[in-house]
Amino acid sequence: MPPRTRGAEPTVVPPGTHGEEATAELRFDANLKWLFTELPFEARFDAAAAAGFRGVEYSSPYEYPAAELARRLNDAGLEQVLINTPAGAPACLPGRVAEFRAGFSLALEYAVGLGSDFIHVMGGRRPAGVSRDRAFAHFVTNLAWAAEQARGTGVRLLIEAQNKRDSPGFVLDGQEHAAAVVEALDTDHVGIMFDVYHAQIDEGDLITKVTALRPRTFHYQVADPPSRHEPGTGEIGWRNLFAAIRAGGYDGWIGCEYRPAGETVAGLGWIEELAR
Ligand SMILES: O=C(O)[C@@H](O)C(=O)CO
Ligand SMILES: [Mg+2]
Repeated sequence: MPPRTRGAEPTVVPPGTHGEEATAELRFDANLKWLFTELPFEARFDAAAAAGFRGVEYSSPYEYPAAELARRLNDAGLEQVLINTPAGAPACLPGRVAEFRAGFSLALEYAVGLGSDFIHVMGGRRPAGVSRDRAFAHFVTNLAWAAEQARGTGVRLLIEAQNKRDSPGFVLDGQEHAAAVVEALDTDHVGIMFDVYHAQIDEGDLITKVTALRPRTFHYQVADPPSRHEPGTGEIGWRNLFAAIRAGGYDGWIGCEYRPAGETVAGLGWIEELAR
């Protein structure tokens, strides 16, 4: 992100925060699948660091040896925040348990090798002919197995609800549904990835949800609907939303998972403008 000159603190205290002190500085990481696409993937690490980011996330590290990615992270002085489980075998697919397990084991190997904070265990879309309940039951069973594998590794797991317009038939129905799954698992290393873009499209009521689900939220991702460009290009009231996240004392990362409207670095001004 651009140099951290502190801007004015937000003056609006959102409803539901009861005036708790909003002191935490929000930390943004660059999603290298979405940002810096002007450059080949290998060059995005240095570009992100040069733009001021200290952390990165990307869905798929699997095209590269973990040692090579670890070297790039280290050379650029970046932390790995998040990787996804391999796209081919999401957790909700009946009859693909062996594939899910192999994919998760590979993800865990990479996450440990990269020092990644999180693995996003992708829920996926229910295939035609598979009922909601069946897909959901598979998702929960696979996730519980994955949580057992991750225990003691220091890698935490995330689940994400995706909007039904972009991802029809997605196995999770929204943020509260994701929270209920996390609660039922009753473990401290599985949490919500609250993707603000998806939540706004299907649900709205963002400040209330961010505030209520704060204890179960390990990570946020941001993009502005309808275009999925930078915050400030669409319909969300970002100053108040960021103030609500800050007011809850959140000290984790916020992933920039958006498609830049123009050149990536030229579009980063929203951080100072809306989040400081
Ligand atoms: O929101 C998204 O699209 C991502 O976070 C993702 O992981 C894609 O499955
Ligand atoms: Mg997301």
